[in-house]
Amino acid sequence: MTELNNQAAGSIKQRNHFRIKVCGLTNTKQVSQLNELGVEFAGFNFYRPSPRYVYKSMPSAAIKKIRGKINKVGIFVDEDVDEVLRTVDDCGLYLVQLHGNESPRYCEKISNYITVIKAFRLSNDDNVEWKIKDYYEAADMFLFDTETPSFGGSGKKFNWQILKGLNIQKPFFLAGGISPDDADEIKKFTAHTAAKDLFAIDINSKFELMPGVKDIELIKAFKKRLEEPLPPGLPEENT
Ligand SMILES: O=C(O)c1ccccc1NCC(=O)[C@H](O)[C@H](O)COP(=O)(O)O
Repeated sequence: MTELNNQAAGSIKQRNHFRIKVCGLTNTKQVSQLNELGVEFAGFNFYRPSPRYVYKSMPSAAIKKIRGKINKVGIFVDEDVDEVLRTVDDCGLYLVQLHGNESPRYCEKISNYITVIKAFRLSNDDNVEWKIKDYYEAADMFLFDTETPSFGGSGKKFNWQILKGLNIQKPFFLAGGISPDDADEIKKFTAHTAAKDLFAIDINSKFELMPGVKDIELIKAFKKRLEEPLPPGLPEENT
């Protein structure tokens, strides 16, 4: 795995800090605002049908020029391998997130060059262990999102219950319809077995003014809320 900016070792639970990935950015100013806020990951979407398709408003040179501690993640859906690697070079990406139905072999090809986050889109009755079992060698990190026809960015949650008791043994991003109101649920999630591998929280459409345009103040407030202890009366959960 390539070296990431700003990443101390350890799970969220050990460090009592929630890394955040903001996905679907489409302008430079917002990326630098998030960098200033201490957000660790900026997601750029290279899937043409997405309403957050980054090349509509930012050319590769603008993405490449972005500086700061924020890690640039490219989101791809069943894209040609050479095209992914060309985009990585053109835009100076640090990680790629494979959000389609990419095979382990496909992920391996990309992970020879760059850190790979393999996204799994989950339905409420999915057997997660079965879905991920062939990807341990092929991907550096996992991301758990909600199954929808649009592949991602749906604003829909999956049932976190299917994850809570699992020993994932791979750093993962938690995604899918996470909203400003979810801060306490996320903190409660950290009491469960799976949380030892929870690496970062992925936020997107629930923090938007319109597709691709984020509400920075809302993100700021959410980040602050995540750092605060659970209010009294909200029991810590356990698996
Ligand atoms: O955001 C999109 O438009 C998108 C489209 C196709 C594939 C992936 C996409 N986004 C990937 C992400 O990492 C999103 O943050 C994730 O799907 C969660 O989005 P949301 O449910 O809106 O919080």
